[in-house]
Amino acid sequence: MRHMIFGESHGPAIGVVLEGVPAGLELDLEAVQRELDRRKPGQDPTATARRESDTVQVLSGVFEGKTTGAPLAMLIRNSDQHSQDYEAIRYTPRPGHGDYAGFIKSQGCQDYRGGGHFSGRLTAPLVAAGAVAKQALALRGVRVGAHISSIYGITDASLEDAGALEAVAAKPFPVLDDAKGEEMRQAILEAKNEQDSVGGAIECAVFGLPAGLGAPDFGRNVEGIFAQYLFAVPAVKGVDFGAGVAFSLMRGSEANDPFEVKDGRVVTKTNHAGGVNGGITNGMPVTFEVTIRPTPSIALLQESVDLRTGEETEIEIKGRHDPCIVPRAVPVIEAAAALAACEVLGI
Ligand SMILES: Cc1cc2nc3c(=O)[nH]c(=O)nc-3n(C[C@H](O)[C@H](O)[C@H](O)COP(=O)(O)O)c2cc1C
Ligand SMILES: C=C(O[C@@H]1CC(C(=O)O)=C[C@@H](OP(=O)(O)O)[C@H]1O)C(=O)O
Repeated sequence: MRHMIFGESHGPAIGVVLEGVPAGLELDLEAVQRELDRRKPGQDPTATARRESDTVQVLSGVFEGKTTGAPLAMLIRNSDQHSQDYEAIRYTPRPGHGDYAGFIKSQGCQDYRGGGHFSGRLTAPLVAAGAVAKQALALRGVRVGAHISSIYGITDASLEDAGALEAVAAKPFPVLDDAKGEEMRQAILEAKNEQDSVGGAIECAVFGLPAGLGAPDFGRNVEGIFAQYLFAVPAVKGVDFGAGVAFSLMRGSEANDPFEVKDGRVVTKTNHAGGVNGGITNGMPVTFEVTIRPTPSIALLQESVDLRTGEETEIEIKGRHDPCIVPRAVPVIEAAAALAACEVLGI
């Protein structure tokens, strides 16, 4: 299943075209909308105040409730753009955002309003695509779930089983431990109050992938496939599998996952490898943690350069920004993981 996301944050609409969706899938459009509702802006003081309904419309690829196998196109209209907020910074790129790199790549022709095609808004169609992927995966017994694992050093409880993630998906603030979630919310509001932002991390797991998928080689390596989808999510700056960076503090005797037989199946007692050995799935859940940077657009005065004159200058960013991207990125990471899992399975 391949996908192509189109649109700009302040254009008329954004959307996605999915190619290679298996024919005959009974598409649950309400489930697609529920995923979009988990991500949509304007729902909490810890998120951007921009209000969008993020109502999805299927334009093609579905007939009489079932996928046809033809390209499946989904559209989401934009309605609450404040483009004026971006006039003053048109030629003075925001530190940390895609403005300068985008200006150079597009030779100054990019849609600068609201970050254009670089905006986190473009993760709405990604979530829609991921929701279709999740439905295709469910038919193969594969499930994807995620939670906020940390925000600005405050950590959630660790993930023990697949069931816990279903409850998390229904929460407005997707953590396992709600008391920790409240501490995280306070840290976000404190940063916002100080005209600043914070980052954090998301832990994600894919349950039900059979052992033996993938290859050690470039292009077919399971970790590589997942990483490619995950790094395409704006603000993702790190991806690590299983114990990840904690491996650097372990000995082999702690890091290795001992084998055992459970219900006639070879499994491992621990899952430090994150379900992948040698680039191939080993039948344990594929687990990884994604690091999300603090939101680039902060209200504090920042240093920039006027690209018309080449002179150094200072900018003050107006507008409505997420003081922390992590909570709204949870369904986005699940969507990217679902699309990656489809590729691993050859869907
Ligand atoms: C769900 C989501 C919401 C985001 N909201 C904002 C925002 O309000 N303001 C902002 O400056 N960046 C926001 N971002 C991050 C920028 O889009 C991102 O940092 C920018 O495109 C540069 O990409 P990079 O961080 O991957 O280098 C958001 C990202 C996501 C995934
Ligand atoms: C609109 C969304 O998030 C936007 C992501 C974003 C950015 O720079 O990434 C900047 C802000 O855009 P604007 O200035 O137009 O309000 C956020 O509100 C969304 O996620 O749907």
